[in-house]
Amino acid sequence: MTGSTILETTNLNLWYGQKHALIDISIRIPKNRVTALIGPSGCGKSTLLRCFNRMNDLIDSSSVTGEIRFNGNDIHDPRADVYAIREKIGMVFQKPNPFPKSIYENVAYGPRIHGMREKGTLDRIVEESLKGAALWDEVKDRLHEPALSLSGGQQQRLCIARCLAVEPEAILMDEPCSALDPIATAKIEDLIIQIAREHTVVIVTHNMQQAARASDYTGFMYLGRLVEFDKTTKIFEDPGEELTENYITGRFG
Ligand SMILES: Nc1ncnc2c1ncn2[C@@H]1O[C@H](COP(=O)(O)OP(=O)(O)OP(=O)(O)O)[C@@H](O)[C@H]1O
Repeated sequence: MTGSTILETTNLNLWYGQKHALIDISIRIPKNRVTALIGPSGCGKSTLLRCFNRMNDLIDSSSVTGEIRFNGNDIHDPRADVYAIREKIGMVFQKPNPFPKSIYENVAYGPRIHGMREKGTLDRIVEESLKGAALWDEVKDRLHEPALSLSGGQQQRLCIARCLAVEPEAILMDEPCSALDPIATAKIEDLIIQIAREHTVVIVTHNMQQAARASDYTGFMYLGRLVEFDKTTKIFEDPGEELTENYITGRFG
């Protein structure tokens, strides 16, 4: 694989209580590319995604063995700052979840909690982040209106702008289009490709056309294992494993 690796797991295992949800996963996520995680329901896609910024820490029953490195550093090192990790590795969820605040305040929230008070700088960050999320033109005249007055697709782009405002290196997206119509979905897919010029994107999707259209690399998971990981074109045109081929040709799933 060419290019550098930003996130890497080695023999990663995760349990929810007795349930062995991730089994010996070793994967290298390339920097500034889009990686899609696909596979049937319950195979562990979201669990793997949440491992990358330690969101599974929030689930009491979960325990992990193996290693996860971000830019070469072990994210489970006792000296690692989990809040800094989640800032550098942002997350966008299935259902848009803007705060019940104005459009402006949603984007300014992150920089503000880092002590940014200067209005001119905040205004600039808000504008750049909304432009980065392809939302600026639609909201520039209504920045102080409630975020919840936006459409679902706009709310999802606002959540992406909120991530961008704290200058992440990577953004994890867990089925970000599943609640959206096809037009809003197409906008988010275009945006994902655009964002990946300067950020790493890892996206969980049930939609194989979406993985094929928007990602550079694809990992196929099955029953907690990573069956195959390769360039998206390879996975879809010439998969190395029969299981992958059966899944992408719709023989099960
Ligand atoms: N908080 C939890 N507690 C216990 N088990 C869980 C928890 N979250 C997920 N699991 C189990 O872990 C396994 C993997 O779940 P995960 O949500 O990662 O799969 P997925 O591939 O993302 O599924 P889907 O495509 O349906 O969202 C499943 O068997 C699921 O039931």
